[in-house]
Amino acid sequence: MPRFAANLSLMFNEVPFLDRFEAAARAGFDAVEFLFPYEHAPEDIGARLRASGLTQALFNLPPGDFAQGERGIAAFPERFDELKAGVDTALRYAEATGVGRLHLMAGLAPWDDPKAVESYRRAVTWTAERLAPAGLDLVLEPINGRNIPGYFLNDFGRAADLIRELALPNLKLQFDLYHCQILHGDVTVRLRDLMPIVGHVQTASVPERHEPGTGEVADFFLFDELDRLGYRGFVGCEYIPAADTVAGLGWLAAYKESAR
Ligand SMILES: O=C(O)C(=O)CO
Repeated sequence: MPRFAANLSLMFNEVPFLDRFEAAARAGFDAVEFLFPYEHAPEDIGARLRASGLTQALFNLPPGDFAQGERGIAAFPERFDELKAGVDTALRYAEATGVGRLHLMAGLAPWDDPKAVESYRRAVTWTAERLAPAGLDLVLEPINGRNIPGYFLNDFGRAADLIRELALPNLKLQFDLYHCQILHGDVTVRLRDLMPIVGHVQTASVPERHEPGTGEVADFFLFDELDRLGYRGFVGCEYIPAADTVAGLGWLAAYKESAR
């Protein structure tokens, strides 16, 4: 059975961020992920993880001004120095949390703008090489244009081509089953094809982005498929609970029961 990580940016919003670690552990998770830790000190995050006995599965590198609508800066050549400083910041949080992988958001830019393409390649290469000595993977995630209109990396094939072409040992794909279904469909075959380069997986129901098992996709089949494909990483639960987080965890109990 895959190892599920609660996404603390979307789940357990009933309590303040730092209290979500304990809430996730109490609900039966042994791993967590979140979008960004940067509003809190690294040592505070590390302390909450240790106190709750949780593993940090993933978080994102600094994305620019998220509150103002930015969704990454890797595609902007003029932001390269800021990106490099952000990587150093993230490394401090990586050390405090023991996380094994970081996600680099691309930004809002046309995918066929040669300047954005060049900037993105340079940022990805530089970041992966900077993370490697710390034993960290860098993951890239294609995101659908309904959730983030105008997002640069909005195609699984393009992401896979870039990862295969750069051939950096710690550069991998973040395969969000939800984004894949919305962008392309044919999720199982794509998983089979891309599994050699997958570094992290995320899940949510389609189309509402709620609890797995409540939408158009057979999510439990995909979880079983991850096992069949030998995936040993985490599956981040990046979904918006339909109501109360804990009350909505029936899907996890049901899946655990079916996987016995
Ligand atoms: O928006 C998403 O799906 C993300 O995972 C951003 O990191």
